[in-house]
Amino acid sequence: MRLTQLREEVLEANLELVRGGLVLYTFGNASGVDREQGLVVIKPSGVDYDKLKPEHMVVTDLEGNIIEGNLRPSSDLDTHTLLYREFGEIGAVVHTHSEFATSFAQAGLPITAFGTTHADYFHGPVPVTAPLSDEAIEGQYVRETGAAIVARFRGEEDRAAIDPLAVPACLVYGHAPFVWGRTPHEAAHNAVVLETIARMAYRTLLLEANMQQVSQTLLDRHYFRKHGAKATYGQSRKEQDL
Ligand SMILES: O=C(CO)[C@@H](O)[C@H](O)COP(=O)(O)O
Repeated sequence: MRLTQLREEVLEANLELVRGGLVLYTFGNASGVDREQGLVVIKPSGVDYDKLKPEHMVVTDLEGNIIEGNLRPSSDLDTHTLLYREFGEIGAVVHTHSEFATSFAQAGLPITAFGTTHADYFHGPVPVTAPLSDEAIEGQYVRETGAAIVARFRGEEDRAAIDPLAVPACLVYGHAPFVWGRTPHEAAHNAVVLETIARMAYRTLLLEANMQQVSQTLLDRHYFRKHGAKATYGQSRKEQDL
């Protein structure tokens, strides 16, 4: 696939997340991969969606080395590239903090297939990863997030393996969903559907909420990576000028 087309498709998938009401401000990101060239196209980090253009997309190799682009790639790049390396048949990855899917991720609950809307898209429950260890959070956190997803699908820790093509989504414990597809359009579409089936599942269940705050380590890791250790309240170091 030509890179120009992939840039446009990735931009369009990011905008679909906005249209679907899945992202707030600059939360979330979408990427696509050109398997022939071994190149990933991903949204830049912290840029308002209404300013995004195809030329703003960042191109990296499958290890996350920047090949083209002047802006920083999404802070979730290493999760995307790990999923491309490990799940050889997927063509696009989407990450959102959509409210209902994220509520399940925060509660540490998989989304049970309660009905046919779910079954139309996901051949079984949408799984949730194991919590990341403090060591993983303090280390290569973004890559470890991808590793936790892969471990869940490989059936490690005595859990059944899952085919990533049959269930194209995973909830990352205490964080949010990652969703994939063959194309950027399909991945964004799956993310919109995931949020719909999460909302339906929430309403089907009397959800037992996990009332505990995320670990201090995880709280710190997220807050400080966005704001910097000495940032003033309300200032984000992630905003980028175009
Ligand atoms: O997971 C998170 C934040 O917790 C991310 O979704 C970011 O909010 C998106 O960042 P960029 O893609 O703009 O770097």
